[in-house]
Amino acid sequence: MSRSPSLPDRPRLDLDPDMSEAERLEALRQHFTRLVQVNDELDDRLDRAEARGDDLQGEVDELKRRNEALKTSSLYIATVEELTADGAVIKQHGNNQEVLTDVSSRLEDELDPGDRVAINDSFSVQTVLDDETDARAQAMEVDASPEVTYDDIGGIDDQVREVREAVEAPLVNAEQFRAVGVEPPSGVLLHGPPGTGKTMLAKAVANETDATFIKMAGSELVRKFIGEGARLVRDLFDLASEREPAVIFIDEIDAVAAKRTDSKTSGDAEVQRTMMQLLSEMDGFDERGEIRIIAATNRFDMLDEAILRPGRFDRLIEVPKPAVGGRERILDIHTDDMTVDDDVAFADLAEGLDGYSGADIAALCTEAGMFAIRDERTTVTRQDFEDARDKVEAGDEGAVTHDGFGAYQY
Ligand SMILES: Nc1ncnc2c1ncn2[C@@H]1O[C@H](COP(=O)(O)OP(=O)(O)OP(=O)(O)O)[C@@H](O)[C@H]1O
Repeated sequence: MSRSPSLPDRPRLDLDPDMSEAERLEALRQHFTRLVQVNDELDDRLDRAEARGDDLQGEVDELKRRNEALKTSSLYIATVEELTADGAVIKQHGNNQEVLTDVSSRLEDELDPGDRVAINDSFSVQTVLDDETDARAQAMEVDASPEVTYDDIGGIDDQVREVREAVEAPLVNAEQFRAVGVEPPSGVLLHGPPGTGKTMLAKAVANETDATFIKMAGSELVRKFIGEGARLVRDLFDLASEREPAVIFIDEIDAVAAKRTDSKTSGDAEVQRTMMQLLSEMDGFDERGEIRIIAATNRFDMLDEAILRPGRFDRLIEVPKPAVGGRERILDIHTDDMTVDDDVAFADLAEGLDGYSGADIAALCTEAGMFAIRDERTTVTRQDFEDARDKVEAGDEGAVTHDGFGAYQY
């Protein structure tokens, strides 16, 4: 920036006592003329300074506007790979594009290789993101020792057996599988209506095998920043490696693995990238140690066949709503800690609960208990169960998933 020239010297008036009147008058006139010149020059400078002030204010306004735009526009996620004298080498998540970008002096000291950053359309680093463990913690549920056991699950004994064979046996008898040369299934896909015990099953396997249970909802994987879904998938598998033996449970897998549609929105592309990352993690599964992967969906019909190929989710287990015997068992399980009157016959009750899922039956039992509590009784009666059933069935549609109520058709 050019420096402003120094101010003009203040004109001086030198009057000699020996001057004649005429000479004094002439000196005063010249002084006056210089004063007017200096004044004009200063006026001129003031005008220019004001114009420059206006220019600068314009620049400030423009920067403020751009700043606002940056704050409100979407940002992409990238990881800092290297810091060089020419700037930072960053790799954008999702498309893995590597870019060398300038780093503003504001962020220079904050940035380290490995940091996750948010970048704008011009790849300029806007902010350094929090530690990734935060993102992991938000998106994943990690339970070092879940408490659900196989005995807590009613009405789906065949499915429990199949899951044990496919998931538990390879974890417990890894050596034997290797010795015999049998490849255990890579991934198990549980499919069936909501509330039938799919999550319980995955938790019970983790419990029985002393494995860490790591749950991620498919909807979480697609709701994050662009590029974040694929990253979360990597994090998910990395975390499982750190914690092995581990059971990875991906709920609502249809959110990431739905059939391709014709629409080409960036959201779809993002979901595709997340699915590709998931598939590539599963394809590299052999090198992984004691990690088993279970996914679940209520929308089997929507799944992209790519995820069902051998080596991926190649063991499909349907988890249906319980039949009458199963419903009776689930009633037993969920009233285990309740004091139930002798007049309650679970076999009869179960007959009338056609179409109820395990979750519906659990809700029914709680509701029956609430009727007893409202009446200040300690024993739950047959009438309480009937009232509970009326309430559940008359209650908000959709809350009950049994036939004729929920929108779900399986
Ligand atoms: N087969 C079952 N036996 C006993 N309880 C069950 C059974 N199925 C569901 N429940 C009850 O319903 C609750 C929800 O079940 P769970 O989360 O396992 O269902 P889900 O099939 O994973 O459902 P969603 O598809 O909605 O995720 C359980 O915590 C349990 O109380």
